Amino acid sequence: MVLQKNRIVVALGGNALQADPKDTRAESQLITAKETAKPIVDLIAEGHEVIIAHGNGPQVGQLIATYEAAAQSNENIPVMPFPECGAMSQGYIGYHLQQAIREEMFNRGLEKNIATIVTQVVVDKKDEGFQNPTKPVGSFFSEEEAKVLIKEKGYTMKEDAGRGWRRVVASPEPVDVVEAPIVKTLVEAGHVVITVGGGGVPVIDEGKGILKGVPAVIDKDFASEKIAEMLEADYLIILTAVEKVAIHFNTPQQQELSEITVTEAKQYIEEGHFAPGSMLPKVKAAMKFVESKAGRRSLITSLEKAKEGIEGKTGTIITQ
Ligand SMILES: Nc1ncnc2c1ncn2[C@@H]1O[C@H](COP(=O)(O)OP(=O)(O)O)[C@@H](O)[C@H]1O
Ligand SMILES: NC(=O)OP(=O)(O)O
Repeated sequence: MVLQKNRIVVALGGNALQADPKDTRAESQLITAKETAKPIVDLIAEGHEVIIAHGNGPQVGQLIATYEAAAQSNENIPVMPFPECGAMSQGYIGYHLQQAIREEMFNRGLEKNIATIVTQVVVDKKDEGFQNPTKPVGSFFSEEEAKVLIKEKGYTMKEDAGRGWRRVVASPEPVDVVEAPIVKTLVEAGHVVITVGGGGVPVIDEGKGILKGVPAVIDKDFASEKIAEMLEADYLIILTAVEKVAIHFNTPQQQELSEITVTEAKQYIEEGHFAPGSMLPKVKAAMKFVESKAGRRSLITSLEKAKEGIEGKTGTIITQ
């Protein structure tokens, strides 16, 4: 299948920014971003309008941990609040993606501008996500290390899809993307835009123009879906570490899925095939986008297979 020129929202997962979760150095992130730029620029080179979203779980967790450690060692250093750390992570990651994609476009003779929009996403202050923290952030720990952090820092920690223990924070659903009109203007003017980084900085709309940042991390797959709807995108592509979504994941019965309908996806969700906090939000976001308007398509695949995925050769396509 060859795509027409489409408006595509690409949601980048953690592996697009950190090849090795244990290597959190900025210079390593920039090297990884340069690899990530290649499949993205493939899409741009084919004439698609590309809007890039990305996660920030490890980065925002590391920022918070760094400020907490600094504050513990020096009482004059205040702990940076969560929304501010979210905004910092957007700038930090956006800066790397801008550099990497700009360089890759230059190498291919593409004359386009790229910019990151610090993006605020409105959430409902009554969202039940605030009562039940689910979003993994920061580094992975052993169970023993996690028990120490729970006791000493009061963190809520959970096991994350067989990969280790992580801190979890509230993850409310996105209601509105404040800067969406600006993103749309830039996209329609032919620019490449990075937006809703880390799911957007979560804010409560208090009226009279006042937006109040709240301590939470919006799932970037849901925020990507929301901006994809608001931009009237044709395609939502969620790029992660696996080539295809699977049922009976990580068991001898594992079966990879190439194409699923929304009805089938709902059935698999009911049967508990997709891990909350990792694959479940991706499948739910993909379904929501497909259901939002006839003709819209979602694809979940790996970063490495992105090009083959949009050519219909691999990945998991979600259809109505
Ligand atoms: N049913 C499933 N099929 C495929 N992968 C799954 C499934 N359930 C959980 N996973 C895990 O979810 C991971 C993707 O989630 P995550 O790492 O949180 O995403 P992101 O790429 O956005 O950082 C996969 O790499 C895989 O380890
Ligand atoms: N905000 C967010 O969803 O980040 P990750 O994708 O890194 O978990």
